[in-house]
Amino acid sequence: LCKRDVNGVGMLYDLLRSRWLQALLKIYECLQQYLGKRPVPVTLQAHALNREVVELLREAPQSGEIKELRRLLRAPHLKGATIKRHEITGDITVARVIHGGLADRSGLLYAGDKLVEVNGVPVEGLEPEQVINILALSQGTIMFKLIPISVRPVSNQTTLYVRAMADYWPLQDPAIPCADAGLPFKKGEILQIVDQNDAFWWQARKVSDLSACAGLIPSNHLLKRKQREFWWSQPFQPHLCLKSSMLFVLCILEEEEFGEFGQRVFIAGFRRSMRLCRRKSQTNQHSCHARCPSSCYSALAAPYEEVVRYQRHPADRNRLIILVGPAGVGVNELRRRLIASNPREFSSAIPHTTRVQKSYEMNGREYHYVSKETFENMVYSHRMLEYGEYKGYLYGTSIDAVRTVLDEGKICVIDLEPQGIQVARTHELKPYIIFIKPSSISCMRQTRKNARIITDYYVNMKFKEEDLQEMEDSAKKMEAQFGQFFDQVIVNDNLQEASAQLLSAVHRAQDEPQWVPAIWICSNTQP
Ligand SMILES: Nc1ncnc2c1ncn2[C@@H]1O[C@H](COP(=O)(O)OP(=O)(O)OP(=O)(O)O)[C@@H](O)[C@H]1O
Repeated sequence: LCKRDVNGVGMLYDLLRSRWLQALLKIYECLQQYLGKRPVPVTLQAHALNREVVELLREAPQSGEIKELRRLLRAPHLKGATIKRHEITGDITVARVIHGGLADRSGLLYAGDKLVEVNGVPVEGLEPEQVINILALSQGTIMFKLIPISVRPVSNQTTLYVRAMADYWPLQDPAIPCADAGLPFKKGEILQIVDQNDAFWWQARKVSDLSACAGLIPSNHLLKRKQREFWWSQPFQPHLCLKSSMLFVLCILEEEEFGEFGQRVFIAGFRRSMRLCRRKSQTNQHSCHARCPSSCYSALAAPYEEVVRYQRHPADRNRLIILVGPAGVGVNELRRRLIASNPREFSSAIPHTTRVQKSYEMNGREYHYVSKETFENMVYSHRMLEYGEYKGYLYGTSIDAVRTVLDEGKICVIDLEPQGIQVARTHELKPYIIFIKPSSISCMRQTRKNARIITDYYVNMKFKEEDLQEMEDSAKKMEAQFGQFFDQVIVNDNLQEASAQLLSAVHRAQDEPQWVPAIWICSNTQP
């Protein structure tokens, strides 16, 4: 091995002699001994090992992660449990044991146990912070004298999965019992709730990291209260409905015809007036407010949404695919390409309108032409996913039109203003929502050189700098307000790549298990 001239041997020799590898092997050996032993033996050996690792990390390059690891290893606080002081008796008791944490794995500590001494120091009459200080100053082995709770609560908790409908940052929450034990999460993330014993603080893990120990999250009731307080403390905004002054119009055809293997295939649902109408509704905050009072503050209604894993049965109808994105990002371009790639598999829903049918049009091809009265009846009976007015006529996408496509065994792909998502999220349609996100402005400057906008007034207009900026701002607002509903986010940078990602996301939605609201599966009642 010592022959440095042999290729690679020198490197191997240095590697095997390195202190970090030796420490790693030592840790591995210890962990092997602990495996299967319950309670986990917290021995002097473990403390010695801890000290060695701290020493070793001192020599390592000081990255943020290393510093954090050293801080954790050096602080001998009551890991994996929180304590509280009884208001009347003044007793210091274990408030909760964190699932999967050190205290839980030791099997020695239970919620309700009374703390009498820490390292020989009586804790009677002390505040919890003072007890934590004693712990922080302790070196080596920490000895607790406890009076165990007389009746240990039998846990009959069932694990619950929820989708977070709001963001939560424990370090910014002064009310959390122990910020270090908090679990930060972002809206849309799926959480596994493992303990709901406390009315205010639940314990949860992220499904993306189930091996981690649980953290504290505010209970449903508490988070709702926090959101309400936060909302009232904000300056008035006519709700964050998205405002856009851009009017993008399809720059190619009024009716879409695509050649597939030499065939001419008509594709409905891309008409200029329909799209202008939708854009117009974006600029009109009041019409949106009137249409979606509940969805705008939906997060206030339910901070967590119970979810279950759902896999569509091949015999079931396909899930509705909804694309959302800021005006001009390429939602229609991507949708059109997807449908054109296989019109027998994918289809759009034919919109309804109150405008007069033109001589070359066919009822049920470009639009369903209906009277104003019929249209309004559809709106009142909640049969419209979204609708709006353009040049005095009503345009909209109905649930019936979507149902027709799904009944044909096809995958229905529609684009929707995000305010319409709540209406579409039903047990029947089980929509899979894909957010089309713009790439950075500098990238779009390159990729959108040949892209064209047609506004109400100008045809074939190039993207201006402010259009790109507005697209980015609008996307941020959409994510901030509706991000919790997005099943998938696709950045539309390179058109071919984004198209390929869309195709595979659409197939995943139909063929692979996904998290969906429990109410879609567990109940026969709508939604
Ligand atoms: N990744 C891309 N690279 C280059 N050009 C693109 C890309 N995506 C879309 N475009 C072009 O950008 C323009 C606007 O796209 P599109 O009409 O699909 O926008 P949209 O999001 O549907 O807007 P609206 O909802 O207002 O109709 C079109 O000319 C389209 O071909």
